[in-house]
Amino acid sequence: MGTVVDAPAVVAEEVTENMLGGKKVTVVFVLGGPGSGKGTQCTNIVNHFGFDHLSAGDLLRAEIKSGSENGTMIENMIKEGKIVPSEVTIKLLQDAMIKSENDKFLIDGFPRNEENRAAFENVTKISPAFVLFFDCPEEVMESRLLGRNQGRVDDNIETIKKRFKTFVESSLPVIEYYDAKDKVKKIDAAKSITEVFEDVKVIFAPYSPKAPNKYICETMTTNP
Ligand SMILES: Nc1ncnc2c1ncn2[C@@H]1O[C@H](COP(=O)(O)OP(=O)(O)O)[C@@H](O)[C@H]1O
Ligand SMILES: Nc1ccn([C@@H]2O[C@H](COP(=O)(O)OP(=O)(O)O)[C@@H](O)[C@H]2O)c(=O)n1
Ligand SMILES: [Mg+2]
Repeated sequence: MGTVVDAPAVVAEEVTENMLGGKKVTVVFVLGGPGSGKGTQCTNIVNHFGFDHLSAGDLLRAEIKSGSENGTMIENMIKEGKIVPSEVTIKLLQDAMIKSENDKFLIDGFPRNEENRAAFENVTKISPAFVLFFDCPEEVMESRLLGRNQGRVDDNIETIKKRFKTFVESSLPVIEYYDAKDKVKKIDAAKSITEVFEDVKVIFAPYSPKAPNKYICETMTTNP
């Protein structure tokens, strides 16, 4: 008769440490349709919880501006609401994480399709602590995008419709993939910016708030 071995208390995936360039990192994927408020709330999270914010879209737009050899291809994909090949986006994200002195990252707008997800996992071996999902009706997102006024080539109604189609067809399955692993924290993103952040704060409560400003600490000790 074979020896009965107790099942391990913790599954392998949970004990995997996310190492990158010699440091242990925490990654949160921030997902949601175009205009759901990902960037807006990431700014709030950075200010309150000391994460670094890496927006895949911002990194791709910076790559276009830098005159990179991939610039024209990236610009055409963005204008069409299509998803840029993973190798390009992953390299930008990886470089940014290695360059950063931080070890906690909000990765905004990535992974946007199955290819993004699988390639990131294979290349970096990093799995997210959780996925923050901003759930928002299309009509709300559409009116926000049309009012965004950042001069983006993709904030026009024709491209917006294509982006919504890409989101439903390619990005929602990624959210479903993580949901099946119980990793998705869903937020009602149709509420006001302040109300949405109240819900976000509850989710990030386990992460220590940013250390107080050094100047304020010194002032407090020298001027009681
Ligand atoms: N909860 C909200 N209510 C109203 N407007 C919002 C809200 N969140 C973001 N916005 C606005 O909607 C637009 C899109 O927000 P943004 O954070 O850029 O979304 P995303 O990164 O998901 O595309 C911006 O003009 C932003 O100021
Ligand atoms: N992982 C990603 C993220 C963005 N992108 C491209 O960049 C565009 C803008 O992304 P974004 O995240 O800045 O857009 P929003 O959802 O913030 O409005 C997308 O529509 C894609 O064309 C991509 O190809 N791959
Ligand atoms: Mg954004």
